[in-house]
Amino acid sequence: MIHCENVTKTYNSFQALNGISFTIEGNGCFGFLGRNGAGKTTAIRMLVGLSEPTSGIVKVNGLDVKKEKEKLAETMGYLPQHPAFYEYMTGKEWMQWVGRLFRLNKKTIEERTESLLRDCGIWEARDRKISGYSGGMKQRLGLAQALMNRPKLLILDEPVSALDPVGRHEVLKMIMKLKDNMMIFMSSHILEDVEKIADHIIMMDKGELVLLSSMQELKSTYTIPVIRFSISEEKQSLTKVLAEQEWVKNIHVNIADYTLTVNDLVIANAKLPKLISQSGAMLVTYQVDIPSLEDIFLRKVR
Ligand SMILES: Nc1ncnc2c1ncn2[C@@H]1O[C@H](COP(=O)(O)OP(=O)(O)OP(=O)(O)O)[C@@H](O)[C@H]1O
Repeated sequence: MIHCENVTKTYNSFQALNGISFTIEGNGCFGFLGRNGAGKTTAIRMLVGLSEPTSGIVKVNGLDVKKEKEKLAETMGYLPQHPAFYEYMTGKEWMQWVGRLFRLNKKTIEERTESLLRDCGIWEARDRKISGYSGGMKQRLGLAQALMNRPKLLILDEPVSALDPVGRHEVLKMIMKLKDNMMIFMSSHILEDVEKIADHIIMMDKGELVLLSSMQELKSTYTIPVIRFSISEEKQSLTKVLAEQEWVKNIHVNIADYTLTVNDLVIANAKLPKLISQSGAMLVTYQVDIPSLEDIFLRKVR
């Protein structure tokens, strides 16, 4: 669906993308992450045909974004970071206008307008001018518009950052439903949300691709659980016993404070308290840390 080969983008003398290569396919949600200025919007603008690579190849759904720009829109939906509308139109008029741009027939336009505006929570406000919509409503209208042509690929640039918690929850729920039938390529700074809905992660830093991984792989590679506990007094016998356990990957002891990296949290939680009590030590604190997507992100871009 998306194929980038050695893609660079230079603005005057500044290199915003520095030779990016990746290929992704299949349905599901791809979380596109990176710090401010990492190059996400630059890459997204290229994928949707709004900008051209300085060098390299970008193909979307088999179409070269440089040579086959017009055809791109047929299979793709795009919600920009700051969607713009003809604000004198009502939400319904806007959707109908978008439908006509896609040359859909009148009946299809009517049906899709109603179902999309309902799904996006705009139906009640369909006859109000867009100029009177809140930021969140405009974002949801932008999402409805991006779905008008039933795309195979939906590109969302920061779709939830302008929304309040309720709006965010609703849009995320929609994305969850949609991702079974299309590829969703979504940039976001809200890593907690991405962690909930993404099946794959693509991470950029300083114009370069630093990670492309399925969420599952990412979790098994990076989210190694750590148990921190402290006991009332130092017990060398406990340290020795723990070092012999096959579920303990790594052990760090600072007098009576222990940090264990474990390869099976369930077994560790079942066995560790017993071993501590058998050693005669008294447990003072016990805490399990599982690195979040945010921890992994910070580790990767620092
Ligand atoms: N038209 C432009 N002219 C000059 N420099 C640009 C232009 N567009 C982007 N840049 C620069 O390219 C770099 C990448 O910008 P881009 O907007 O792609 O980052 P981003 O990852 O989307 O950031 P953010 O998360 O803040 O939206 C930044 O340093 C930016 O200043």
